[in-house]
Amino acid sequence: MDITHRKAADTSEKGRGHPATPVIQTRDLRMRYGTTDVLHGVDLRVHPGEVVALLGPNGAGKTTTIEILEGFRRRSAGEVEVLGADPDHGDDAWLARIGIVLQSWRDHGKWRAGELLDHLHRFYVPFRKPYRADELLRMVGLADRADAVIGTLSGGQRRRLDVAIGLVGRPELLFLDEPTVGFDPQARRDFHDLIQSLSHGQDTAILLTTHDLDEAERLADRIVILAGGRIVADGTAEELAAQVSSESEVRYTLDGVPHTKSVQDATTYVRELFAEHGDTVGNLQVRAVSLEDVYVSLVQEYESGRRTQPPAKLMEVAR
Ligand SMILES: Nc1ncnc2c1ncn2[C@@H]1O[C@H](COP(=O)(O)OP(=O)(O)OP(=O)(O)O)[C@@H](O)[C@H]1O
Repeated sequence: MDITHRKAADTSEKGRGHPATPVIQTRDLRMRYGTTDVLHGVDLRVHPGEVVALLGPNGAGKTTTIEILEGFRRRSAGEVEVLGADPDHGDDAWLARIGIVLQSWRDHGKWRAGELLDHLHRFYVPFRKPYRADELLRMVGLADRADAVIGTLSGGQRRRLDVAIGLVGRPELLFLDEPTVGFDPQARRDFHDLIQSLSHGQDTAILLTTHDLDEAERLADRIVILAGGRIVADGTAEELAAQVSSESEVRYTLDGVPHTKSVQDATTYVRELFAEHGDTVGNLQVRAVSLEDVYVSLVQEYESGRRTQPPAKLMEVAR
């Protein structure tokens, strides 16, 4: 995974300096279960059309954060605004503007896939122009499964149906909690295309959690890393990489003998390498620091106590 292969630069207007009102805004969000604090003051902003990936180790507080934003869970303290309202007091009209794809499957096992989507369609009609069941099933690659009893769908097909359920009301804001768990590679690719069309074509803001760093890198305009209930990094993948290392790794052979070199400027190094050694250079590979390298490094910094919050520059943006 090479962070030089990123989303197109047209996403740069989203997020930073975005003039529009954020669709999600939290300030000093805190959560305590019993006597255990799991969120320690989370400041998060998401803007219209922005895709933000919330990453972090197991138990970091990602699902808790998302559930608070969805209005499923009451926070212990702090300010939260989602689509202009406090999620604790969101009404049906507010809820209809939000799409939710939960981590756990909600059991409608005896329903048929198309029937369930038709049923949900009716909830949205007073508020929005929802997708029809057939449109949704086509979007998630289940066009031929409309009459299938949900209990008979495979795990990956159920997950696709979960995604369809989240999209029924053409949401302005979509929450995706580990959306592609169980997807086969083609389904994953189709899903990524779908998310990109929602974000670019319809200005849907998306907050997703995932443990798939390749997915985060491919889809997200901005990456937020949560560790131990705190945001420890917030920025584009390039910005996060720059905090960890500005070096690339160049691998090659000279007369068949392997060499590896870490360099600041790979282009200049490679140019000079060929000028000096010409055709004897073989098997050239240039690898920038990967998001996985960045993630592991930032989380390790946090766990060793060297990092407790994102750099000041990024904190300013969140205010
Ligand atoms: N209902 C609950 N009651 C008590 N503790 C909870 C509850 N839900 C979550 N927790 C605890 O809160 C912490 C954060 O959990 P959360 O599910 O938000 O993490 P996560 O980042 O989504 O993890 P994962 O990557 O494993 O899904 C964990 O320590 C978890 O055990």
